[in-house]
Amino acid sequence: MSHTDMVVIPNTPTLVAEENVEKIRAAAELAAKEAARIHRVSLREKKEEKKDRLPVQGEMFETDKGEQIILKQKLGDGAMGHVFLISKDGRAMAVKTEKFSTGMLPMEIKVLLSTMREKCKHFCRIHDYGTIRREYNYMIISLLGRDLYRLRSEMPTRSFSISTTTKIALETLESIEELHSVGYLSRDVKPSNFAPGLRDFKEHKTIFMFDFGLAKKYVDREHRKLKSRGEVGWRGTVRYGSLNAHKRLDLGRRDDLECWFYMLVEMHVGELPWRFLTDRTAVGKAKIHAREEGRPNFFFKLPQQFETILKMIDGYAFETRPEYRQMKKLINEIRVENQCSDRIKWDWQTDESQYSELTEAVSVMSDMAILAEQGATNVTDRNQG
Ligand SMILES: Nc1ncnc2c1ncn2[C@@H]1O[C@H](COP(=O)(O)OP(=O)(O)OP(=O)(O)O)[C@@H](O)[C@H]1O
Repeated sequence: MSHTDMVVIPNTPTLVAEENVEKIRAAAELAAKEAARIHRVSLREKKEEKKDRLPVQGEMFETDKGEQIILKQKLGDGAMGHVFLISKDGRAMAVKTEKFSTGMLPMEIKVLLSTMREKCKHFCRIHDYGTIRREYNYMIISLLGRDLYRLRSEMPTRSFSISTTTKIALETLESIEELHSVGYLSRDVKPSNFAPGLRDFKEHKTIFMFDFGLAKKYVDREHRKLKSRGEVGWRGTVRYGSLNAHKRLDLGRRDDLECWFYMLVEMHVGELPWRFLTDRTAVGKAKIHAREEGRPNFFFKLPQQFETILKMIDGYAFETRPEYRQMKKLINEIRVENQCSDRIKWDWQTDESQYSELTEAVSVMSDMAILAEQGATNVTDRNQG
């Protein structure tokens, strides 16, 4: 067939082939675009990962409201972030920071917003919170004094008098009751998570609870108690953890009180029998021993009401509402028996007239020393909540 004879029919094999080439080219272009997009996303993610960081002392950041905050002195180093001293609206405050990816602060913020809504007495006011350029999260809270672990460690005897111990017992029990009343468990009750307020703000007679990184709601939206989830993994700090925590069981209100109890024994006696143990299983065994053969020794320096309190706590089931009021009564009984004055004077308090605790807010005891002594907060499986 001559050239002139050729009939051009649409969709001849030649044309179909050309169409295919077009399709293939378009698909290749699309694939290349997609690969470039994925590459850009992963580059951005890598960049963001790099940006994920903790702020440092001296740094300044701007809040969403356009307020400039300078991170002055570092007040503490937690397992998850740093706490700095700042000045806001002419008042000294604390700002807790964590890396953007850590994600523990949102829970702390929720807890503090709840306690503030219910006008709870033993919790910091939350003044602001936010995220800086996906690098770190922050929350601005009221400034407290040195925590109870530091204060006890700085006592010559490394212990508190019966008057200070029982007053702390009443204040901290009230704070735990308040936390439970807004529907949360702490799951990390320990001396380094409590601190007195500052005299400069007329809050020095109140003990505040802080650090809600491990907090968990124990009621649902309708305020119905959640059922135990059985074995869920270790939560808390080894030294103060409850027997149930050692069994890796789901924790309830009773467990916060068991931690509180160990904390009080340590404060008054100056030490716990398992102070030198770090192995979690060995510490668990020592806690059982203190209730059995070791009982006389464990309670030797303590008023008999302590035995009653531990018996009450040990008798509670997961859902039991602890008898806060009955425990307060027992502690007040100790105060009467020991003629403790109603006028609070903490063991750490020096001459009131010339003492400003603001300048004392930073401890001489390093955070590393505290972590080494009592063990850091330990979560084995954060995903399980
Ligand atoms: N409001 C505050 N005022 C003064 N100091 C504070 C305040 N909040 C925290 N700190 C200090 O910062 C330290 C670390 O704070 P926090 O315990 O909240 O952090 P964390 O990372 O959760 O620590 P942890 O290792 O105990 O889990 C505290 O031990 C305390 O010394």
